[in-house]
Amino acid sequence: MTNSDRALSIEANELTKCFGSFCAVDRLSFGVNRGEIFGFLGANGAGKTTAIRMLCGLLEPSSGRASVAGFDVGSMAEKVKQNIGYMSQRFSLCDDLTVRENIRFYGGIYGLCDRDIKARTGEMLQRLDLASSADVRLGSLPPGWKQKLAFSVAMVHNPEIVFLDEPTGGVDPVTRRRFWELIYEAASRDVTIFVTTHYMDEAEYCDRVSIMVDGRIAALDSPRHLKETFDVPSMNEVFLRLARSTGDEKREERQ
Ligand SMILES: Nc1ncnc2c1ncn2[C@@H]1O[C@H](COP(=O)(O)OP(=O)(O)OP(=O)(O)O)[C@@H](O)[C@H]1O
Repeated sequence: MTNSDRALSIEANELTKCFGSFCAVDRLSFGVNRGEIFGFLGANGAGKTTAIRMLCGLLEPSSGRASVAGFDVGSMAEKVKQNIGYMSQRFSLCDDLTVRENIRFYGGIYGLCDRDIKARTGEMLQRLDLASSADVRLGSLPPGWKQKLAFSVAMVHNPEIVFLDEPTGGVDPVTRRRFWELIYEAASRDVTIFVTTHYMDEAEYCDRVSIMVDGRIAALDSPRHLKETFDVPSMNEVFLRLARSTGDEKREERQ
């Protein structure tokens, strides 16, 4: 089997990160299929960022292992970084550069040669309908356009998988819905999408969703099955059930 024939983009096996005696991520085991839209949810402090940092090759696991795009995150972290895209609300594009300059800049960071950058720039401007704004300073464009571009730039090097860390924070629902059309379009080209969000309507759009509670995966399934299992009408209620049950357990432990 060649690397490109793999069915799974992410395989985590007992992946763990402890800071001193505190385990922020506690033996995570799960797989993400090629071309799947996988939602990674959890309350603040549940351990999502720590897990993502390990999966992106930025933080060494304390124990366990994970492979991303076919590369081990512990021993082949550089290969992992070359084969993933990453977009977050915090780490975004440069407002002072034009649209074209942003694509060129990030193409360079992702290691593309000039010829590939030029080809990808043309494709991207056309696909995003941004050709007439190519030489406009990014700062003067509406937030929805910037977000579209940030997502495409995260995939400028054609990665197998893209990590989206709360990509739609601070934008209105219509813009968010449009952004999800881009996500579906990328997934239809077999790009794997790993997305964290605090918006429960977005959790409904994912193929499968995992919910982290206190460093562990408390539930993982399609939104439909999760709602059936918990016998509730929305992902918001699934989320509240899990968060509430651990809160209750903690209160019982303290008593
Ligand atoms: N470098 C560190 N040293 C010690 N504790 C840490 C470190 N990084 C994270 N933690 C702790 O690990 C836990 C999980 O943090 P993490 O940032 O992964 O959560 P999160 O689910 O991403 O939360 P948020 O949604 O708020 O970003 C938290 O209790 C946090 O304080």
